[in-house]
Amino acid sequence: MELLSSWCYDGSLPESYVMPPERRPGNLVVPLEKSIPVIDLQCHDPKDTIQQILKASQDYGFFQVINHGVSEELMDETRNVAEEFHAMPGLDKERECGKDPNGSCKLYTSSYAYPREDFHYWRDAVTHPCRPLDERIQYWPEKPTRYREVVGTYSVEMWKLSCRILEFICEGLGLSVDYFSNDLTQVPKIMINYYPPCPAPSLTLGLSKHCDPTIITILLQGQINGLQVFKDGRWIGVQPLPHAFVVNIGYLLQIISNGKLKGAEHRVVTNSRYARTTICFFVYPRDESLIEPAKALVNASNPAIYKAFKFVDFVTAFVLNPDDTGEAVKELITLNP
Ligand SMILES: O=C(O)CCC(=O)C(=O)O
Ligand SMILES: [Fe+2]
Repeated sequence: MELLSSWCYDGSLPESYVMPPERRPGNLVVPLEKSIPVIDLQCHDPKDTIQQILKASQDYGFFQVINHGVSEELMDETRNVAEEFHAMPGLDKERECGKDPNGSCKLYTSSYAYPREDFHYWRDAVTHPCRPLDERIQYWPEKPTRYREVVGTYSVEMWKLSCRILEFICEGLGLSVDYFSNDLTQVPKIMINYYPPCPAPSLTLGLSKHCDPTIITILLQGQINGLQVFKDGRWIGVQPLPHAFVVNIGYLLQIISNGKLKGAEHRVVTNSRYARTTICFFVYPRDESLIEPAKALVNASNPAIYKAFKFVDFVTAFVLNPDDTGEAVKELITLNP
């Protein structure tokens, strides 16, 4: 399977990228004005910050953070290195992603399920774990030359930011602040997405409607529109704000919060003029972690609405059918009546 970036500039949209009419993005111009909440993390009243995060996580499952403490210089450098990576020749990218015999660094096009897909998505991606950094970094790309240094520093900052946001969420939900300081968050991964300019944006997608199979996701989306959130039956664009991060609640946190927080559905649309490079920090549990509604949130008047399961079984079910309507996932998490 050839990377999209190796042929996409020839100006055609192959049939295999054309979505059936009911799944096409259709109207690409979605409202940005009623967009998702922007939360200032430097605000001096932590109670207020917690309330804003909780409300956004309930209403949208999405929010943006500003004044988050990560330097703008590091954010810019990381985006530059990410763009340089995807601009390398395909063979170089394959070589740079093939350093771990166990395949922990993955390079793919469309989704990880390319051979099984009915149609393909307009993106390439590279992903790798990033903790503990000193064990993982030896398998990361060494080209572009500053990749390891910059992405390594970035992943440490993302780890700190994710812990901080999860502490706010714990306080808001009424969980102990260290609820996530364990196996639930120990396997974070970086993913660098590349969506080249697309000859026919109304016929295809960069990523289909999905809910991340994570605890939370922190996204650096840059200046180009493309990310949309599904709320109350319609799509809302996530407005690019300079040096903000987009945070979204993952499917697993929806379950742990017993449905109080929303693992929001989202998708990516393409555009015909600009390439879009985005960097995700996915907070994942260890395979053997048990995912279940937090005991502190469940009682006689608020019974658990999800079953307990191992994360690895969730991944297996998710891979079978990644749309959040996936029957295999529903069967795994739904309590028997
Ligand atoms: O690139 C984006 O804007 C979002 C990417 C995303 O949703 C994902 O990789 O799960
Ligand atoms: Fe996502």
